[in-house]
Amino acid sequence: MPSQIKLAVIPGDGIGPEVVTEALKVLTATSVDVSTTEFPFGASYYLKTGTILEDSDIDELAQHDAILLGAVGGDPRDPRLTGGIIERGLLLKLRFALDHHVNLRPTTIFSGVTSPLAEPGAVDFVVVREGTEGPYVGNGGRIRTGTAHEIATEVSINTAFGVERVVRFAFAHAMGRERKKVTLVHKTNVLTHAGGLWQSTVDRVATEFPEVAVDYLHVDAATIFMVTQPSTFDVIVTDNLFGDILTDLAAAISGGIGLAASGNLNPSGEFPSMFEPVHGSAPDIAGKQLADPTAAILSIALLLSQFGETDAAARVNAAVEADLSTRGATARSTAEIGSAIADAVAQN
Ligand SMILES: NC(=O)C1=CN([C@@H]2O[C@H](COP(=O)(O)OP(=O)(O)OC[C@H]3O[C@@H](n4cnc5c(N)ncnc54)[C@H](O)[C@@H]3O)[C@@H](O)[C@H]2O)C=CC1
Ligand SMILES: CC(C)CC(=O)C(=O)O
Ligand SMILES: [Mg+2]
Repeated sequence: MPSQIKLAVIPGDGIGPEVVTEALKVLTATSVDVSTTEFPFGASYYLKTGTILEDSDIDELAQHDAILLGAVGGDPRDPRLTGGIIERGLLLKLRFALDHHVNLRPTTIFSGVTSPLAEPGAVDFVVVREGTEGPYVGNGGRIRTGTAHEIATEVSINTAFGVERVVRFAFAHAMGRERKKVTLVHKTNVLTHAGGLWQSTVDRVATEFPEVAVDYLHVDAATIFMVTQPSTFDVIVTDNLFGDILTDLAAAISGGIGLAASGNLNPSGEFPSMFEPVHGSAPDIAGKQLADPTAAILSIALLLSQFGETDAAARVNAAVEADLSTRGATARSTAEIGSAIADAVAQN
């Protein structure tokens, strides 16, 4: 573990800079030795400079111990930003280049949080989403464009290597949890090629982890059970696309997208991991101090745990939990929530 954590910070677009400001307040309040370097990447930087993310930028980011990212994605009506140019050219490029093959997304219903579920029970699960493959790799194309016979493909890439390493991570992660259960979520009844690889990999790796209970759900059914019986989940392992969708649902059932944190992990430590809220740049509320910074703050807790700063991480989680339990009907600004949590961290 480094004596000082060198953190690269990419506030990004929309509410990204607003929530990152609050996350950094909380990080400072922990007194953990961290140095930060801010990078301007995002839609506005691209519109100003014509640059999204150069290879030399990735090299510079890779010199850090970790990355904190707010969110990226500009004005959806701007024709210069169509085709997910920023999401693909910045966020996915970073996840792929820094080999963030585990996208860890915990889901807990904190006490005091209002969940839309009638019977939330003890909801505490984590989604281990594959982060470097699936249909997000950009393998596809469009032919016969502009004709009635246009064809568009978006190929889902699933390699034995990529699937096995994330499945192994999920089983190892389950071993550190009380219930020790892994649920593979896929669509093996229709996506038989990719699904077959995922299922056979889970079956094989499971033999090495006899203490871990194994389960399977088709992704459509998984959405039902995530709403009706969320307490049955412990560790969900799934591909990049299903994991993306399921974790927005997981956020919705556990108090809202403003509370959902994530880590894009490079478990070997060869490259820095990147921590970010699950949400996007939320252009509909950007610049109004309406964003909940809790997801970004909980991403700081994930970052701290990653660096063995378990006490500081616990203080952040406890301060968030205390803040959530006292949230009433009075609306607070992004900065007010951040300051309240930072003050509580500093006092503990
Ligand atoms: N990691 C990233 O940087 C991500 C970027 N995006 C990008 O963000 C842009 C907007 O995407 P959307 O699909 O609208 O998803 P979004 O997550 O930005 O917003 C969905 C809804 O949740 C609300 N919301 C999000 N974060 C919130 C917070 N912290 N507090 C309160 N409400 C919050 C928004 O106001 C909106 O109504 C797009 O350009 C998209 O590509 C989307 C997801 C992840
Ligand atoms: C914007 C996408 C590239 C990413 C996303 O929605 C996510 O990682 O949750
Ligand atoms: Mg998403």
